[in-house]
Amino acid sequence: MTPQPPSPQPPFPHPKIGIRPIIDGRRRGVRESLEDQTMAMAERVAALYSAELRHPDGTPIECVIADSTIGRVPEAQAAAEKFRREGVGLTLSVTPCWCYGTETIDMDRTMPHAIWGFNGSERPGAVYLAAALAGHAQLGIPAFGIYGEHVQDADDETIPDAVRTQLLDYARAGLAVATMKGRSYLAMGGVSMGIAGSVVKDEFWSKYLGMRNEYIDMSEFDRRVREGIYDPDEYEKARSWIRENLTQGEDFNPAEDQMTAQHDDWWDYCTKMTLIGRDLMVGNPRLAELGFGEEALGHGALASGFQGQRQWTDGMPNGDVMETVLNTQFDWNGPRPPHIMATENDALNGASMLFNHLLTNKAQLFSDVRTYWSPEAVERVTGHRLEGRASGGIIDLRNSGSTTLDGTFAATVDGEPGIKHWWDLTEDDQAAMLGATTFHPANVGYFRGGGFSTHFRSAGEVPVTMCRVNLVDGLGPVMQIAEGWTVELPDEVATTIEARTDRAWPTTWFVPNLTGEGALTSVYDVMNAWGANHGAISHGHIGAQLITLCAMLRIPVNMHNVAPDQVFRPKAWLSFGTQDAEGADFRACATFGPLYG
Ligand SMILES: C[C@H](O)[C@@H](O)[C@@H](O)C(=O)CO
Ligand SMILES: [Mn+2]
Repeated sequence: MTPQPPSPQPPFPHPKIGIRPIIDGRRRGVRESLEDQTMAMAERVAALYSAELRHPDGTPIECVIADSTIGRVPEAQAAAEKFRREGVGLTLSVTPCWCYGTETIDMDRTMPHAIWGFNGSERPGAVYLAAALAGHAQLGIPAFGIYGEHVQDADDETIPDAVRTQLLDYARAGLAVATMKGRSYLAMGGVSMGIAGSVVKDEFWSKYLGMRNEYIDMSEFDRRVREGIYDPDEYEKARSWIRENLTQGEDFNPAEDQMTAQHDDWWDYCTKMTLIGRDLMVGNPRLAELGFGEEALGHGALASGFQGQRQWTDGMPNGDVMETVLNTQFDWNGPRPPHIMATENDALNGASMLFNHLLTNKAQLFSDVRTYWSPEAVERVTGHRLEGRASGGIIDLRNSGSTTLDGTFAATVDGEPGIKHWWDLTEDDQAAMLGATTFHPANVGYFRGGGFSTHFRSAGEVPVTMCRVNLVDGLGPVMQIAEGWTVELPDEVATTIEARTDRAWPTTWFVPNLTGEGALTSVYDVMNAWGANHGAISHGHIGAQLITLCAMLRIPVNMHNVAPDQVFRPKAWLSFGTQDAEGADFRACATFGPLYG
């Protein structure tokens, strides 16, 4: 077959942050006296963003500062045109002084906006902040307001800590919004076992996230295996790495059901599925050189889901090795960004994983919110009385076979178990994660076609955040969030509990932080209130950042355990009620509607 021209890889330029220095337009003294201070504010924030923030692939964030300070409408228009040319996906306006609100605010309805009004008294920046945000509210373009608590002198060039936090949290969430725009969710297969989240609702992805939905039939995997539509050289490298590094554990199936003779073929097939799954998501120029120009393009997917069950897994090796390796931050080529892939094509859990990933640039766990274990039940079944952080009960997070190896928390972050950014992973981190994991022949009762499932026990005492986007008819998407901690159980207790479900699957014992109110009154209440069978689990307590992102996307939050003073939403939300933040969130999201709706 004659080699085809290399397929053009879709251009996915990273979104940039536009910075708008706003100034009092009065010349003959006022404006001139403020030019340096105003532009210096913009430059300081640009330096902060470039130093602190990265895209998921590790490249630093790029800021675009308007060519001039913005004092009148034409200067605002010129800035908007420059930002359009430069690929700006969110903007931040900064000012130390009074300016003319509706003449200078950013009017773009399709991207996030924030304004930092310097708390100074010589040329009051805060009063512009209030005026401009009033304009945003009246126009239905909600914007975030950032205002330091203590008055600063005009020549004070520091960024107060609380202002710094809000500047960074706004930017992280805004970059997530901008990164999702135009990319796709790739459904590999259809609805898995009637799981509602597997019913891909394109209006959610399109109107709320600005993303498109792509679909392939699972038979595409088998076609590509049969026709050799993968890189044979990389396959050999991947096969060797997988054989050497992925430890096969005990076959828990009854002896008469064990298919030992097929294990070798399963490893080879699962390795090919992993290469193919990645190529389907993000493409692979090597395929064009091999004569597969169309397949080389991929589907521009920022996230995907693999149906697996049933049909495919009834006759073919399951997708657990593929899902595990792709969601992990390293493979045979070394450390790399994770490829977000949802089990059972649960697209809503995939979206939840994607939100977490874009806010943290880290791998995410996909878990079933499998079982609530009361202290009484654990004692009855195992004889062990839960204690310490687990004394109120635990939630067994256990996907039906796969999850990122980063979920072992075997990498140490500042000496503590956790998930590192992929660009910080060491050989030792990778070895520790691999060493903590065993791959077991899949439960043939569930997975008649075989394959392997991933087992490890997550390290305890790790701060984590579980979230989930749910869809409700007439309401739309709604987000629930539970920050908490992982715990460890004595080995025999853990084994007894695991054996009640499946010892081949990954174990993460989760204890949510309780507030004593509503769905966060008890651990049982969290389980009882969870909106679906899956959750997306991130390292760290990122609930506040998720709340900010959801407000940008107009997705209300029906449950969270973030301290009220950490909640950062657009100023206009306060106009929907200052005594009832949860209700105000719902009312604001309903009023403004989806960002791309
Ligand atoms: C093996 C079983 O079908 C599991 O996959 C099932 O319990 C689920 O994970 C449902 O989300
Ligand atoms: Mn599941």
